[in-house]
Amino acid sequence: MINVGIVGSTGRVGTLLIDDLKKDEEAKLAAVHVFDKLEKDVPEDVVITNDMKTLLESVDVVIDFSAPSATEELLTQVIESDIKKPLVIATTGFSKHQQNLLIEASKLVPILYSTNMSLGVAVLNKLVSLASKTLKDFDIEIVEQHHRYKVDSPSGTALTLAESAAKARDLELDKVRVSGRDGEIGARTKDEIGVMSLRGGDIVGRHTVGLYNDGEFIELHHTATARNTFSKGAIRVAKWLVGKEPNLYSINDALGL
Ligand SMILES: NC(=O)C1=CN([C@@H]2O[C@H](COP(=O)(O)OP(=O)(O)OC[C@H]3O[C@@H](n4cnc5c(N)ncnc54)[C@H](OP(=O)(O)O)[C@@H]3O)[C@@H](O)[C@H]2O)C=CC1
Ligand SMILES: O=C(O)C1=N[C@H](C(=O)O)C[C@H](O)C1
Repeated sequence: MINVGIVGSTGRVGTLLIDDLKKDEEAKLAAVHVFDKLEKDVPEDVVITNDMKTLLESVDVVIDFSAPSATEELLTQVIESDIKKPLVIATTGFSKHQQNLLIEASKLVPILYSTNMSLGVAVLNKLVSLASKTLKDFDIEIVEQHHRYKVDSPSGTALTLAESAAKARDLELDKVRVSGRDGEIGARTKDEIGVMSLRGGDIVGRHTVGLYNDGEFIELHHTATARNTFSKGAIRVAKWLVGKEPNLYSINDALGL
């Protein structure tokens, strides 16, 4: 049995992770990090703590769906203490500093970082690379739609998809990304990659990558219809990660894509 710890255990995905782990035959909930208070029932032997070090000590692997500041605390603990455990990081919206911490920590422990834990988006990323490379004259525009409570924009997934598109065309995303258009901004430039966000209602997550040319266009859509797609995906990759060497792994590594 793999003992799993959760960071973000009171959140929308964290609570689903608790439910999914109750039913899993190979992994079980061993510890939860709580920022404030855990309302949900967990088995009696589960460690409930607000201390990242205690969390790490109690588990074989940590799954993190929280907030950038919480992930930063987790990564700092891994870097500074002698407790080295594998981490599955799913939180989005990191600063450059937080991205660097992730890289530093992955030299010490195995880390799988993915902005989207669904199999469908992993395949979508592959399709986007292929289409961006092959259809080199097509304009690329990405639209992401999420529920009204999402705090970061654009979504981590949209940024990952945009990275795949930019990389396939040997472009630097930071130089070509446009995430808003308003007023007399002039005609679209050839290389720009639009990444736009819509927020509303209870949309779990929808990403559309469009490639547009004169006379034809392609739109690739992925829609997550249930949030436990992400919690189940994270448990699947956590099982894969245990026992791996320190490195920064992608979801493609775990899924063999
Ligand atoms: N990679 C993927 O597949 C997916 C990634 N995500 C990402 O996961 C993250 C969480 O999403 P979601 O569950 O919807 O968000 P929620 O806002 O519902 O949950 C956030 C969780 O993080 C906790 N938290 C916030 N700040 C801190 C802190 N400083 N220290 C400790 N804990 C903290 C919250 O605790 P409290 O309740 O006490 O505030 C809560 O448990 C987001 O970044 C989201 O983009 C989401 C879905 C899929
Ligand atoms: O906050 C969410 O809900 C989601 N966040 C992730 C992201 O930012 O890409 C993944 C998913 O789309 C849901």
